[in-house]
Amino acid sequence: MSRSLFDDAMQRLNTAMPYTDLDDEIALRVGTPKSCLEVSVPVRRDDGSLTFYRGYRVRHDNTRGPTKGGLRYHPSVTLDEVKSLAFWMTFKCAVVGVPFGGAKGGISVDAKSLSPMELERLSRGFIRQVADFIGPDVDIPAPDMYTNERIMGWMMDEYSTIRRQHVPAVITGKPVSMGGSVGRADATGRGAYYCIRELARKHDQSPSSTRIAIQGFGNAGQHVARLLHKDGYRIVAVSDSQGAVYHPDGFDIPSLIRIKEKTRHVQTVYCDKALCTSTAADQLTNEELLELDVDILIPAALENQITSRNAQNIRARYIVEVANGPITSEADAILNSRNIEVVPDILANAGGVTVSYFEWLQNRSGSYWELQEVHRKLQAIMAREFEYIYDLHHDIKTDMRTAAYVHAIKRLGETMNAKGTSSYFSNGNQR
Ligand SMILES: NC(=O)C1=CN([C@@H]2O[C@H](COP(=O)(O)OP(=O)(O)OC[C@H]3O[C@@H](n4cnc5c(N)ncnc54)[C@H](O)[C@@H]3O)[C@@H](O)[C@H]2O)C=CC1
Ligand SMILES: O=C(O)CCC(=O)C(=O)O
Repeated sequence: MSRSLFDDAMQRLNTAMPYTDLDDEIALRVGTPKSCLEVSVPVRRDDGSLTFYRGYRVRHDNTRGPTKGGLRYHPSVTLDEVKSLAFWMTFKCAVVGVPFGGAKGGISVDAKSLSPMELERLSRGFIRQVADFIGPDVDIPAPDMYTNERIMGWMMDEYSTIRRQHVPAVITGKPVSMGGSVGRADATGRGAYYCIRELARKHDQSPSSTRIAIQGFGNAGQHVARLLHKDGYRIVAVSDSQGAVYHPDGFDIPSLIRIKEKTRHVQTVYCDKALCTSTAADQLTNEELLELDVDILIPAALENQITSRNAQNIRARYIVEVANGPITSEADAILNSRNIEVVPDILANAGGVTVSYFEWLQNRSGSYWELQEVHRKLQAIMAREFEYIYDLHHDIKTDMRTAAYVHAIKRLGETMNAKGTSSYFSNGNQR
């Protein structure tokens, strides 16, 4: 029987534990989510019929603060997936040192099949079902795959209606006009971009000689592509759920983003010579994109894209995980043995939750920041944590993912020790 996504996520923590002096009980503590809510959301369709959608919210761990994490709308959303995403949030928040625990939510739905009115009814209906489970000091949702600032705005508005008061800090990633933070929209891609700049510096990799392939051209994928392209990196392949396009000279990313917005598919670029520096692009499958001969591969879509089936065929020198969980633990072992360096999701995509924290702070204080301040603070956090994890992985002679988990679990353990709630004391097995 194949291992669940959650078990696979736990494997990463179990690998990291021996590199700490923490009691093994800590791994047991975070081996089970604090609480899981499963709801059924009735939605009146535009044609008058009624459809029920299954939704979830999982609060994984609140040791370091209120739980935090996005909401995903996708047909493949399951409790196991949401539990895993919530687990990763706990470690991600600890990696960047923001005072939150981890949570995640989702609805099993093909968002593209709903009209805007149906989407609004679903989003408001979901909040009515989970209102007692969330709150600005308890659990704070945000956007993830196939959700966006408009949906976050509806949700904050619904929650405020239920509570009979204005509660902007209950949701982050809202429109700026509703208390959202400037700079949240591109924060995930920007955080990854700062990591890539650090990585390139470590390896003396110049932008113009660096070829990059990006799987997934949504919020996160588009922004990281835009920022890298602006610096002169060559984005030679991108994809969405319909397939990939490849051009050895690299794409003009602003034009590609316009095409994607207009036609909804990157493969429309196939015959459009104006978008490439010379000839038209090649069409590829998503699987082929992953195996391209590039310097940096950026998975920015779904989990489990690089597995024991294709890890042997990956030709990139570096992988920067903008998606959550795109590499399985079995594939990790293969990539490590082939010296392919992976910047792990809990570091690489932490820019989103970091700016969500900034948004929450602004909502709580009622004082709003300039864009430059958001960028400066995000850059400082991403560069600091990248540097720490990079040095740690050399010091303890392991991969960057394990080093990131060691860093995060130490921060969690420190808080547990400070609370004195149980036996989070050193057992002396420092390595
Ligand atoms: N939005 C955020 O702030 C954050 C997002 N992430 C992660 O980044 C990843 C992408 O999220 P977003 O960009 O926000 O979602 P999005 O909904 O804006 O975009 C998703 C993109 O992935 C593509 N896609 C879907 N299925 C695919 C497949 N099978 N193969 C290739 N492409 C496929 C879609 O066509 C779309 O271009 C997810 O793993 C998410 O959890 C992580 C941290 C924060
Ligand atoms: O912005 C947030 O609070 C969470 C973003 C998220 O869901 C993630 O980092 O995977």
